[in-house]
Amino acid sequence: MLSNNNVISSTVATNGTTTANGHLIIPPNLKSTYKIASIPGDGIGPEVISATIDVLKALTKKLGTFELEFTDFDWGTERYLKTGRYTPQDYLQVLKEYDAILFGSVGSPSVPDHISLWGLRLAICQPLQQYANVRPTRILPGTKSPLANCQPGDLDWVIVRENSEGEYAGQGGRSHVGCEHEVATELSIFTRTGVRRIAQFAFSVAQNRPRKMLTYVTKSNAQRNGMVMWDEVVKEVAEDYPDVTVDHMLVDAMTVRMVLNPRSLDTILATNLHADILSDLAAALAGSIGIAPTANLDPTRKNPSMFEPIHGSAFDITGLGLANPVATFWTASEMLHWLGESEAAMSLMVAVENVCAAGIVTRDLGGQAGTKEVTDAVIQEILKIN
Ligand SMILES: NC(=O)C1=CN([C@@H]2O[C@H](COP(=O)(O)OP(=O)(O)OC[C@H]3O[C@@H](n4cnc5c(N)ncnc54)[C@H](O)[C@@H]3O)[C@@H](O)[C@H]2O)C=CC1
Ligand SMILES: CC(=O)C(=O)O
Ligand SMILES: [K+]
Ligand SMILES: [Mn+2]
Repeated sequence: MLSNNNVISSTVATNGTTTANGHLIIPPNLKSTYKIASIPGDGIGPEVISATIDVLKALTKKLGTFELEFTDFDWGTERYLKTGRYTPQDYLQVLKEYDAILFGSVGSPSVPDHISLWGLRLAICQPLQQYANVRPTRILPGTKSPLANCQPGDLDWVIVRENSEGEYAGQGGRSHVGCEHEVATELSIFTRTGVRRIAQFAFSVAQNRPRKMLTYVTKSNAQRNGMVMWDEVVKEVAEDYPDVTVDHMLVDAMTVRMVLNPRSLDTILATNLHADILSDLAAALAGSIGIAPTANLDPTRKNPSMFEPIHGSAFDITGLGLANPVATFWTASEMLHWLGESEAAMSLMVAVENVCAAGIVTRDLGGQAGTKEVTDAVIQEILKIN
């Protein structure tokens, strides 16, 4: 089964021309070799990244049309515990030399989560202006949604998450720490520029999907400043995309609609926090968090973009060989699309879908296979490509 509704391919046409309106998407220059920075990170990150590199090596060898050159970076909690930093000082300069970044996850029981997340993932996404976080979700063949009567095709969404500001702007502080009257602030920052650029990006994604529908999500009843500006800016941007049908949901009611009426949704735009939460829900509704990919894109292509599964380090299954590698395989397919290698991207997804359809799936999807069985099966499918 060929998945032609891939998000990245629908953002940038396969011939490399831009389909976005209002912001610069430089057409990808096809290369014979792409330099990929691999950052496996913590927990199950190294397990799913090494599986994905094996699959990508098999794919490029089989196709023979381009090469991927991986450089492995040991940036993670072990490094932090030894050196006090997740990355070297010059890490941004280092990353700028690469065509893309393949990331696993960051987070460990031995370090507070806010230190690890800000030490690595957010330390990359924010300075590299990867402001568009794209999270496709659909039910893969051979797998089941926990929703009754929800078949593949009934749930086929792309969540576009604002990835540079909002609730994760990192502004705030704590005073009188530990005292009874301790006070802590967590300030959300919404800028017109930030909202406009992510709205334009989301409308482009919606416009290039068959149903041309965009639902934007805020909480502009209770939050009467930033969220009201969001609504206004999205409505302004909508005027440039008259062929896209737009509707608005408050985030609480959106959770109800996702569960009760998944067919009514297609492309979804939301803030950093709201989309973070909604996308884990979306993944679970599509079968498992173990299948869902993410692209952290700098749509201007001034900086490399970063690709990762949406899940985290999954301490409860680390080291057991149980991690579902499908999220990272799908992530790799999104990365290939972004590099302009759409045929290879689609071949990879076909291989993954065939393996799912054959029932070779991990426990989170109700199967018996481990990471290795799924990986080997995908490589076998790749070897069948003619
Ligand atoms: N982008 C990133 O690097 C992210 C990092 N984190 C970090 O990861 C750590 C754990 O966070 P949690 O909230 O527990 O979320 P999590 O996504 O790591 O795990 C949630 C649940 O989903 C399961 N799960 C996740 N991925 C799976 C896979 N591929 N196959 C099978 N089951 C899978 C886990 O076993 C666990 O039961 C924390 O340190 C957190 O800060 C969390 C989310 C994203
Ligand atoms: C940090 C996190 O949960 C995410 O980026 O999805
Ligand atoms: K991740
Ligand atoms: Mn998340």
